[in-house]
Amino acid sequence: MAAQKQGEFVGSLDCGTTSVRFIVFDKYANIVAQSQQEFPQYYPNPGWHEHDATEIVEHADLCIADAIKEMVAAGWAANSVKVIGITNQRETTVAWSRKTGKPLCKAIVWADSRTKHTVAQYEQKIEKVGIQAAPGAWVKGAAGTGALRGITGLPLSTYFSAIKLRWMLDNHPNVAEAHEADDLMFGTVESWVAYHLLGGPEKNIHISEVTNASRTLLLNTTTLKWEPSLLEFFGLRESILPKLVSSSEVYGHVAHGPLAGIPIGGLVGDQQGALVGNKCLNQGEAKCTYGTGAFLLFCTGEEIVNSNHGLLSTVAYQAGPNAKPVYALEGSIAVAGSAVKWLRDTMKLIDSAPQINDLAAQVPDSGGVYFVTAFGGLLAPYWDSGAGGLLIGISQYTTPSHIARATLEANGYQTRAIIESMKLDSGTDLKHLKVDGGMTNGDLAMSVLADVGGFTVIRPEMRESTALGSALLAGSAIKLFGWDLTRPETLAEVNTKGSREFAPQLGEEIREKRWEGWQRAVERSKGWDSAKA
Ligand SMILES: Nc1ncnc2c1ncn2[C@@H]1O[C@H](COP(=O)(O)OP(=O)(O)O)[C@@H](O)[C@H]1O
Ligand SMILES: O=P(O)(O)OC[C@H](O)CO
Repeated sequence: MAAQKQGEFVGSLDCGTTSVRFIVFDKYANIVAQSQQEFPQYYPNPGWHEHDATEIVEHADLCIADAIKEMVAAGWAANSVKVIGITNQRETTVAWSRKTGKPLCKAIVWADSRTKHTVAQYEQKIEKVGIQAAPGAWVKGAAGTGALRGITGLPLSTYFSAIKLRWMLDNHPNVAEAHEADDLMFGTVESWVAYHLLGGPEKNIHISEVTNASRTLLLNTTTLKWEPSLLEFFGLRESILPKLVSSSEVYGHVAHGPLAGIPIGGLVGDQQGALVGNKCLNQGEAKCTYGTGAFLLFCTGEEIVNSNHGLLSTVAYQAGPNAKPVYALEGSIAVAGSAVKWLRDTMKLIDSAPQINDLAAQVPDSGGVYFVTAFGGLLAPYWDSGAGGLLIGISQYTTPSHIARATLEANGYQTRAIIESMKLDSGTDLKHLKVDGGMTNGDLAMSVLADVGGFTVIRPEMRESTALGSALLAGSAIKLFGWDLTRPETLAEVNTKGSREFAPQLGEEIREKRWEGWQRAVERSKGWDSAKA
């Protein structure tokens, strides 16, 4: 056997909603090796979406082993990976036991909407009791909701982790008992995966990274500390919380498998990871990732911009324990690729996700059909947990092709709604949007997005931006290749292979008429499930 070449690479473990992948990058962001594994999704009741947290880490271990095998088969020495980063689906809530290191119940996934009643309960609490905006200063009603937004950047919603954790405590007696006995460890997915890779119950390393923590409703995004008044508000003990860490530092070393002994140097929520991977590091730069859901992040630099138009203020990244945090405005759409998956798995209109593009290409437009994909209510900028999924404008003329097209168009309309809000909040109009994620593999999906949204879509050739973001943060932590996130010029050679642009082709008048149709459809969808709204 020929001698193995010694390489210098960075690995990224991307724990998404539907799959886990491990990618090995070189210094230019060329992919050296990769492996991807889908893992089971559980939908036990309407609106429920769960993961088995153990399956997530099992699939992560498998992906790492497969990718490293591929790298070695390509002639590289096994120790060519110098550091790894982890990026992950955000908000998904895991509760596990300190004693056993095992999950105490299924993880509640970010898109799960079972907690509508918990949200209503805490809305009432803000109304009646109020929230402690500063020591001794209680504010109620709209001022209370405003204070919550001011501290966390978030509204009360089924989307965020504290609400999901509260539901677990109220509905799983074993979780409540562990809470009482100080045996409960709470974490979002990066916290759980890092705990596992860093040695599990033997080492007990319980950390949470700030971009992920900024999605819990428990982090003060200005101080980057857990907020005691919010712990009290949600009835949570401090002992369950992980230690907060930055997005780029050495947290420890991998404890098992082919990467044993390699440092973990980056942790970041996947959407913030994609922002970094797209090198949107300066104020005014934005990207949208179209995976299971779609997430548009607009970098606001070192300033927290509070939204008055339904967007979230979130931590974009913190390039080291002493670095100043960078913030973003975010518009989150719950359903994007998952509607394509629904057409494939449940409605059987297509055999594979890419086929939606072929089916939609058979018609020039949606034939007047609108699909408000409110499978579990609507997130930004509408924030209506009672909105109902709606297909409207159907007639004898409607074919599966029209429905496929309306599904792709729904992305464009929802993206435009977010961009309009961003314009109002930041005063910046986005004429170009960098995109990535599974849905952006379809060329027609991209043309439809540009036409409906009225902006130019820029799609990079190498669009594993989420994984690349965590790789950049990990590399930066040990200054691999001279990378340093605080000096963006050190990343100039990364992912420069080019991109494809999709400019809008549709006339302005038709676009505006259809936009008006979308807005009417959304109005009909809102508040549908009024009992739960
Ligand atoms: N060619 C395609 N056209 C449209 N949608 C696609 C295509 N390929 C994959 N998808 C959709 O993209 C989603 C997967 O994207 P991905 O970025 O891997 O998601 P996640 O990170 O949320 O798990 C799936 O929901 C799938 O339906
Ligand atoms: O797994 P994705 O790519 O759909 O991303 C999920 C988001 O992080 C949820 O907020």
